Amino acid sequence: MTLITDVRLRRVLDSRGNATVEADVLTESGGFGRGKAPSGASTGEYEAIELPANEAIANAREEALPRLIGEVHAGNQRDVDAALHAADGTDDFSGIGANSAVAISMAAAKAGADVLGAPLYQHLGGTFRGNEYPTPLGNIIGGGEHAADATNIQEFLAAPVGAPSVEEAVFANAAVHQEVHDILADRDLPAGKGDEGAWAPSISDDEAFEIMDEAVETVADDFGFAISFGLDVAGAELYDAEEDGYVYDDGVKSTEEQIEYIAGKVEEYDLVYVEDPLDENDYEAFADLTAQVGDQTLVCGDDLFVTNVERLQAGINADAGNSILIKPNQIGTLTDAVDAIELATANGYESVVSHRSGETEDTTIAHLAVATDAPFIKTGAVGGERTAKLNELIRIEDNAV
Ligand SMILES: C=C(OP(=O)(O)O)C(=O)O
Ligand SMILES: [Mg+2]
Repeated sequence: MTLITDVRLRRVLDSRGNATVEADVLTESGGFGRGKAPSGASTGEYEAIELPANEAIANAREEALPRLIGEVHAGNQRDVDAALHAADGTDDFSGIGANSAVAISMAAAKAGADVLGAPLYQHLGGTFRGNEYPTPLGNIIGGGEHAADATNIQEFLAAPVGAPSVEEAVFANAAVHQEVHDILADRDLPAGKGDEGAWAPSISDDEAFEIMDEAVETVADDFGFAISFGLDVAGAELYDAEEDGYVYDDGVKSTEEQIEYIAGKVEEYDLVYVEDPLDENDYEAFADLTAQVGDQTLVCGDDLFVTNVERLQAGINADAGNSILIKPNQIGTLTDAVDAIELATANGYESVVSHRSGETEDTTIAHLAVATDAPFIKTGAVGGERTAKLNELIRIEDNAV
């Protein structure tokens, strides 16, 4: 019934106005699924390769479609993703493009769910998946590679850890976003938005810490539950090998100083989450920071692990971090992403399923987070391509998908 009978690929727009890959998968019994690839700006050195959309589409049509159509069942996700790897023939998806691969992988999963008449999260996670929902991390203030002339730290993220429901958590993050707008206005600080909808004022990182602290406290009082905050430092973007340090507007920090700086901020602001505090090649520094603050906060590897089981295993062996960011397009297929989550869970690492800075209205990551019982999902706070996922989470919680 789920035998794939057609795969159609096309170029569509992403949230930055760039071309991305959309895939439709059709099955023998009329099942249909559609997936769209997101795209990063602060990409990790070890990510799977995104090709220009036209090239990715042409290569996938030539190499992947003959291995899928009439050959593979959309309901067997591991078979779909193995066919994509075989069609690609490289270890980084540079043959057909990770963008074609992930779009097809997600479209096939949705086609499989469609045939079953089940929501995607249930197809991926099974009926015994548990009853937990992820806490959304909402990007509120940001800079780095996502906005010019703003903070050095890429993302200041609201974390409504005390929210009684996904719905309350989503609205709390939106309220923090609004509160920060009001604080910026009071301080006469004009601010546009960065790629993910976070405010991108021209302020120092220290001022952003203060504003976040004030905003989450105000909204926590209004909503009546705890709201903390966290960071995506995107350390690999700050690290300069020639300087042998982390380059901030107010000077360069050595690796030791960077560890001390982040550990100090974890203490000062009770940060619950710190992503990529250090360079993507520095397992040792990650391990040092984790030894210092890993019992009080999540130290998460994004560019460090790139959703890759080999890099995660190296991190586990080195005690580097205690959490992994999961971005399906960083590795190319849902199977690879789920393998990374399973390895993480088996070793006590928390998984944080994540969007990219360039996004679409695709909602697969909301279903993936619920299917795998991920404790957190990072998918912005406002903006159509972000609210697509947040609103889908609300619907999932409400049994309305
Ligand atoms: C979402 C992120 O940004 P990008 O998609 O640009 O890598 C991130 O770094 O976590
Ligand atoms: Mg990151």
